[in-house]
Amino acid sequence: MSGALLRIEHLEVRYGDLIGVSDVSLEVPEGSVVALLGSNGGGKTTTLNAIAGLIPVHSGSISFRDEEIAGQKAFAIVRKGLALSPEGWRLFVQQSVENNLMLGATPLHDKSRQATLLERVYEIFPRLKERRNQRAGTMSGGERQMLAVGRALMSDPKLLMLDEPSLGLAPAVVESMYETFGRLHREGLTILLAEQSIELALEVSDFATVLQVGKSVLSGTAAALAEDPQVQKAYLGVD
Ligand SMILES: Nc1ncnc2c1ncn2[C@@H]1O[C@H](COP(=O)(O)OP(=O)(O)OP(=O)(O)O)[C@@H](O)[C@H]1O
Repeated sequence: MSGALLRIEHLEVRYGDLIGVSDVSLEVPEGSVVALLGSNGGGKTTTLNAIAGLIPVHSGSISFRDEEIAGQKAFAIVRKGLALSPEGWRLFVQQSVENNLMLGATPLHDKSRQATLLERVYEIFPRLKERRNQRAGTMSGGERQMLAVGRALMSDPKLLMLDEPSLGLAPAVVESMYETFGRLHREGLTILLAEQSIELALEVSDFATVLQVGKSVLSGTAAALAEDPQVQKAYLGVD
């Protein structure tokens, strides 16, 4: 197939005897923004963590740039160009902002690029530059979200996965965060975005996949899904 940077087929992930996701398929075309939608517990985080190699894949296929990556280590997956900004940020709260960013660059083959990447992250998020020596644990929610995204960008990804980047943030902060995602996309980054805020996600995405209890149940263009009566009724509060 063509054009898909990332393709997931019939992904199943288990937590011991419990099913995390049972049958997720989706595609992320190169250069697109794809939204992964669904309510709490639908399987968005499980799917992103499995793609990133943070939890094992029970069955199914995850291919990135036409290479099977299911079962590979997280470090190796980042090296291939796939980075995750996780839900809850997972920062090293006792470490400085800059140390957290530099940790994101650990998988880079070419260490001489670290300084350029750091300057780019500081240009995208000037607030992080101002607070470069501050401990991450003293930052606000919005700043921690910037830091999580900045850390992911330090590995110079081709595809950036964002897990619930609006969660717990004030509307103005969310708006500015999404403006930044728009800029990153215009500059060539492909984005897979897990969001509970479906209206927001559909606004910025080209395509979307809806998960329900661990299964992908609907996929299509964001415009078509926004008009889909099932989506409108279940998620957008339209009768
Ligand atoms: N560590 C875990 N151990 C056992 N079950 C888990 C674990 N993490 C997630 N699950 C289960 O896997 C399913 C999918 O959860 P997941 O967190 O991926 O959904 P989600 O769509 O990301 O929801 P949320 O928005 O709450 O993060 C749920 O049934 C959840 O209870």
